[in-house]
Amino acid sequence: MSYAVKEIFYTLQGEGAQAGRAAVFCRFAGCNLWSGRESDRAAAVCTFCDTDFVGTDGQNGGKFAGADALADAVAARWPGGVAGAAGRPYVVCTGGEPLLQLDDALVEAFHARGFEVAVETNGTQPAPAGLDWICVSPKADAPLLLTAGDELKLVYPQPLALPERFAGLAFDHFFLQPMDGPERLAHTRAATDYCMAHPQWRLGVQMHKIVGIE
Ligand SMILES: C[S@@+](CC[C@H](N)C(=O)[O-])C[C@H]1O[C@@H](n2cnc3c(N)ncnc32)[C@H](O)[C@@H]1O
Ligand SMILES: Nc1nc2[nH]cc(C(=O)O)c2c(=O)[nH]1
Ligand code: SF4
Ligand SMILES: [Mg+2]
Repeated sequence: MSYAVKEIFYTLQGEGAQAGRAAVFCRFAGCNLWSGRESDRAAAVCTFCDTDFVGTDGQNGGKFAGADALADAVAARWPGGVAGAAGRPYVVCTGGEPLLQLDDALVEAFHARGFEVAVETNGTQPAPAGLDWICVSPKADAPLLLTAGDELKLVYPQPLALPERFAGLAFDHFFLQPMDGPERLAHTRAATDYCMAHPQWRLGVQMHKIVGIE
């Protein structure tokens, strides 16, 4: 299997329960809920995306012929290399929608290099076995297939995806992440109020945007 990757970069996880942890991000190209073209945004299933996932032209991006080639490119971003690393190497597979491409062979290739493997997904696709961390971020107009995982991270507000709809699912952590855009401050206030009224939920701000990293 070959893989189309927009970009690979080393940063800190900025979101959710693992926020602050060093990680290599592997951003796969393409998504099933939006073409990525601005002209299509208003008519897309997911309309609020903050990410460019089109093509393979980002930093360290490209088309990778197989799992070993991609896992090597990811391992090359870990500072000092993955062999004997202090601090468990961590790869976050995102996109676009990573579960359109991430398969058993790639999870195995990451594990063989010592990585813990995380995924950021919209939850509409089945996940390969063996993932170490599954973050599902449901979208109002998309069918939710993945109803269990490590964290559920709901972008808030989505009037047709109220938190109540997801509160009973089998996740260990429940986050509301304020929707970024021109109304970010109002969304942050609303998410704060919701979490204070419903303590099952935690507020998750996008830390990387505050500290100014990727
Ligand atoms: C770009 S998506 C890629 C992974 C996957 N397609 C998904 O939607 O979960 C990564 C994360 O950013 C969140 N996100 C996207 N646009 C956002 C925005 N405008 N404000 C806050 N979070 C956003 C998504 O919900 C998801 O949790
Ligand atoms: N630092 C950082 N943390 C992130 N967590 C989830 C991200 C994503 O785009 O999937 C993201 C991202 O783009 N950057
Ligand atoms: S599902 Fe994820 S990658 Fe796709 S458009 Fe929505 S936020 Fe962006
Ligand atoms: Mg992002």
